[in-house]
Amino acid sequence: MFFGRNKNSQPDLDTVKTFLNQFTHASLGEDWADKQGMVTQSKNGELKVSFPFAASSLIEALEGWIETQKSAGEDVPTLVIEQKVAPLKAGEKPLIKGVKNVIVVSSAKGGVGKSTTSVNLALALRAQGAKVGILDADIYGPSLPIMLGTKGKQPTTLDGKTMEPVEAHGLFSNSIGYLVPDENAMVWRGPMASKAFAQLVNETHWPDVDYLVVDMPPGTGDIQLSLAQQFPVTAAVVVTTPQDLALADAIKGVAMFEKVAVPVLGVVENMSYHICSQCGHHEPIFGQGGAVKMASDYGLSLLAQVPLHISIREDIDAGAPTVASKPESEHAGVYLALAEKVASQLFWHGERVADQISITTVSE
Ligand SMILES: Nc1ncnc2c1ncn2[C@@H]1O[C@H](COP(=O)(O)OP(=O)(O)OP(=O)(O)O)[C@@H](O)[C@H]1O
Repeated sequence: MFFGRNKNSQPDLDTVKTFLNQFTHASLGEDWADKQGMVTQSKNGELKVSFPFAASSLIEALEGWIETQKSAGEDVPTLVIEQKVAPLKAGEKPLIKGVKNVIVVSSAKGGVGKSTTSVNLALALRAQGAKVGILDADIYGPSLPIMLGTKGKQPTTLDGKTMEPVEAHGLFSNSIGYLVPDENAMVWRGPMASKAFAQLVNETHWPDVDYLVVDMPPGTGDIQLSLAQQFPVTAAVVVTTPQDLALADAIKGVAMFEKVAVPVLGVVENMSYHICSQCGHHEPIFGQGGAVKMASDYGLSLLAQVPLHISIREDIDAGAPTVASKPESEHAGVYLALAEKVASQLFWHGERVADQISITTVSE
């Protein structure tokens, strides 16, 4: 491609965009470079590609492609490539102070691996270059302190009003589990649970995180509905397992979010197949194809099929989740790909708001 140079020896922006549009990637739509703000040129001629979502893998792929083009003799101009996560609209609700986007992770029933998925998704978003918070909204059975290896820690306060999140593996976390002993959390009634949750959201000093991943309590009842309504959710991810019954339940989970006008990004099928820790063989012990069919029947995106693997359980039970402790493993790769999909689809399905952090108070 001929990069025309103007009188300042700078290439023409439209030509650069046309060139970049030849690069295709699952995280990008067609003619992506033409989208507002993606490729810009400053007054001094500097060309910048700015991805508005967590995009480390994408940036690596783009840089590789540019190198290939150069080796093939293209006179590619110098490009600065960066990511700057954009805050997106969450219905009509103002954003939570210090949080750009809220992703809730939910499941229609307990024990399907919702918390395991939340933690590894949060870590994978971080690995994709984002600043990430995680909130344990599972007020009846908070598991985050064990999963992050932070049991016994407590949030501190700097201003006497807000809690500083507990940092672990590069994530900023808060959980009712840090604040009350397990036995007390179990007996909370609906309004108390809602109030505790509102406090966790409002009174945590989130340090301008790009994404706040919220691990919801399992189920599709009033509590879950009221939590989903209480705060500005950008989108939801529904976790299920491959058995027919679980899939039928997952539909209920999707319907719940529809009731409160929260967009559902898609479904994660957890324990999709078994990876043998001895030989690496993949075995679909709960059957195959159910989640794919469900997703296509209901027009949902199947975001990931996470294997059942002994080290996913061992790692998280030991407070060192797989994405943090074995980032090179095959199963960590599944979470990294999930994060890539979640971040890009969130952006492409969303609507940007001005890059300012406003204050909201979650109703009790
Ligand atoms: N893909 C997986 N491979 C192996 N073990 C898993 C996997 N996903 C979850 N587990 C294990 O299954 C158990 C239940 O997972 P988890 O606590 O994440 O479920 P949950 O849906 O959040 O449960 P709850 O309803 O209690 O909130 C945990 O011991 C976890 O380590």
